[in-house]
Amino acid sequence: MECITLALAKGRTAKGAIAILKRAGFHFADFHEKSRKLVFYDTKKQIKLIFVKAVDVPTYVDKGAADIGIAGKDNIMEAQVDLYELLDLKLGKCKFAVAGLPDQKIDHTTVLTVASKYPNVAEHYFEQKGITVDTIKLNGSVELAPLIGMADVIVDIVETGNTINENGLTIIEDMEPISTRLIVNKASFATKTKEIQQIIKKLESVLE
Ligand SMILES: Nc1ncnc2c1ncn2[C@@H]1O[C@H](COP(=O)(O)OP(=O)(O)OP(=O)(O)O)[C@@H](O)[C@H]1O
Ligand SMILES: O=P(O)(O)OC[C@H]1O[C@H](OP(=O)(O)OP(=O)(O)O)[C@H](O)[C@@H]1O
Repeated sequence: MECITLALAKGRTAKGAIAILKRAGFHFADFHEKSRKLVFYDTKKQIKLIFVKAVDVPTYVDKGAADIGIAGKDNIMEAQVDLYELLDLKLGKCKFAVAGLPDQKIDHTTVLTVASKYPNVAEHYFEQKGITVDTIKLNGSVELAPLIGMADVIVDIVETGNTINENGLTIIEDMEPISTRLIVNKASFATKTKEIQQIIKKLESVLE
């Protein structure tokens, strides 16, 4: 059987994903969160795991540098790539939302300034509603933008709601639920069907 390359998102969902892989029979003995290593093999050498920045996982899979990937739906949507999304690992559960100061209105008459780590998602969302937006791409601390008058609203992830609450913002619109997904390169699925299907089957058997 051919070894399958899996791009795994670093960050808060990595530990949970490694635990699911272990339950499914893929044990990465030398993986630990503090390691600086970026390539790991499971003990049976069925999976070569490459440990990459969460936002880059869809790119590795799209380019075929990885056959499969484990990434947040947020980063998959933002990447705008043509992949198969075959499993929901139900980790990293949160949602996309539009948030702003409590008196902020969203209407069709003015151009809305939107700050986001996800400019493509934000633009697509407002375009579908027929609202013209100016998008400002930020890389973090997005909640600051409406507070200091740099943007009218933000499009960001909300989990507990603590970050928006502690900064005096409120959810204006819920957009969609986010969780960690298994994605597959289309060409890899055609050429390594058996290996990929076997991994999916084993993962499925340990997910509720
Ligand atoms: N507050 C959150 N609650 C739950 N899941 C989250 C939350 N923030 C992000 N996630 C999910 O976890 C994934 C990884 O997020 P994480 O913050 O670890 O990486 P990141 O956004 O790339 O940050 P960094 O650049 O600091 O590594 C995200 O793509 C998203 O799907
Ligand atoms: O609803 P909450 O539970 O507060 O979680 C939401 C926060 O988590 C993420 O930020 P992250 O922690 O990745 O920090 P960042 O600002 O550096 O992106 C997200 O961008 C929100 O700011």
